[in-house]
Amino acid sequence: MSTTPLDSATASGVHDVLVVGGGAMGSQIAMVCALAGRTVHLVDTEPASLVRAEGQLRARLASRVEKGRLRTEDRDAAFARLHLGTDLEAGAGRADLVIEAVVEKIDVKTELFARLDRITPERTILTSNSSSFVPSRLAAATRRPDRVCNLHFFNPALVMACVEVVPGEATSPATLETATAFTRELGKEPVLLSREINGFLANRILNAVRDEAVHLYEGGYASLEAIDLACRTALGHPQGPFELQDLTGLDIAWFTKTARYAETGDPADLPSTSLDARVAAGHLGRKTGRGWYQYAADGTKQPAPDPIDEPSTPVTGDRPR
Ligand SMILES: NC(=O)c1ccc[n+]([C@@H]2O[C@H](COP(=O)([O-])OP(=O)(O)OC[C@H]3O[C@@H](n4cnc5c(N)ncnc54)[C@H](O)[C@@H]3O)[C@@H](O)[C@H]2O)c1
Repeated sequence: MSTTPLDSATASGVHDVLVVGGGAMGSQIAMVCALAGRTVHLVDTEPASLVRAEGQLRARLASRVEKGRLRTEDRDAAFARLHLGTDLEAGAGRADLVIEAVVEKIDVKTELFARLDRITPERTILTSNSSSFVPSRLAAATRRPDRVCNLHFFNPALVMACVEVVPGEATSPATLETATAFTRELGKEPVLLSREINGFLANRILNAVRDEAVHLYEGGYASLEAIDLACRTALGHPQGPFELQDLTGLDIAWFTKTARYAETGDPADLPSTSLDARVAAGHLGRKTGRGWYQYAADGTKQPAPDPIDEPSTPVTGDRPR
C-alpha cells in the first residue's frame, strides 16, 4: 500500500492529544499539536489559566500571520481543533497520548497520573513535560508503566526545536517509537535518552556551566563580565550564564538547586553562597532590577555589588517558598 502524505504525517498513530495544564508550557504545547493537525483537548483546573492561554496563543499566532509565517486559514483550522476546558474526562476518553504539564510538584503529578490511568483507554500513552522528575516516579502511580515516558519540551515550546524523550525503567520500545515519531510529526527534534536521569540532558549541561561559572566567580578568578564574555565569544552562547540567570530569575535557580539537594543530599548541590545571598536580599534578576547585574532604566547594566560585601543590605535569611 502506498503511503499518502496524510498516512506518513500520522505514522505514530497519535491523532487525539490531551494536554493537562494550560500554563506557560501546556498552552504552547497544545498549539504545537493543533498546528500539526491533531485534535487537542487542553485542560486546566483554573478557568483563568485557560482564558490567559487562549489570549496569549491568539496574540502569538496573529503575529505569525502578520509576518507571513502562517496562513490565516491554517491558524483558524488549528484553533478549531483546540478545545479548552476544565473537565479532564472530556478529553481523556479518546486520547491517544496525554502530555501532562501541570505545576512541578510530585504529589500533584502522581495523583494526576493515577487518575489518568483510570480514565484513559488502556492503549493511551501518558507522558510528562516535567523539568526534573524521572518518568519511573510517575509510572509507579499507574498500571501501565510500559506506556509512560517523558516528553520534555523547552520554553517557548512554539519555537524551541528540542524535545527530550525520556524512557522510564519499564517504558516499552513501542512506546518510545510512538513518542519519537509523534515528536517528529510535530516538527520538533526528538532527543532520545538511553536511560532516565533527573533533569535530563540540556538542563543538566546548562546547570553544570552555571555551577562552574559561579565557582570561578567566587574563587576570584574572573569578574561576572569576563565569564559571560568568554561564554559568548568562545563558546558561542547567546548569553553568558550570569546574564541568562538574571533573565530566568535567581529564585528559579535557587529552587532548582534546593530541589536537587533534597533529592541527592549532596552539599555540592546546595545553592552557592553568592546565589543564596542575592536571593535572600530579594535580588532576583531583571524582574527586580538587580541580580548578578544591576539594570538601569535605559537597559544598560553593570555588575551589582555582592550583598555579602554590603553591610547595609539586610540579608534576612528569608528564602522563597
Ligand atoms: N516554564 C518552563 O520554562 C518549563 C520548561 C520545560 C518544562 N517545564 C515543566 O512544565 C510543567 C509546567 O510548567 P509551566 O511553566 O507551564 O507552569 P505554569 O505554572 O505556568 O502552569 C501550570 C498550570 O497547571 C495548572 N494545574 C495545576 N494543577 C493542575 C491539575 N491537577 N490539573 C490541571 N491543571 C493543573 C495550573 O492552574 C497552571 O495553569 C512543569 O512540570 C515544569 O517543570 C517548564
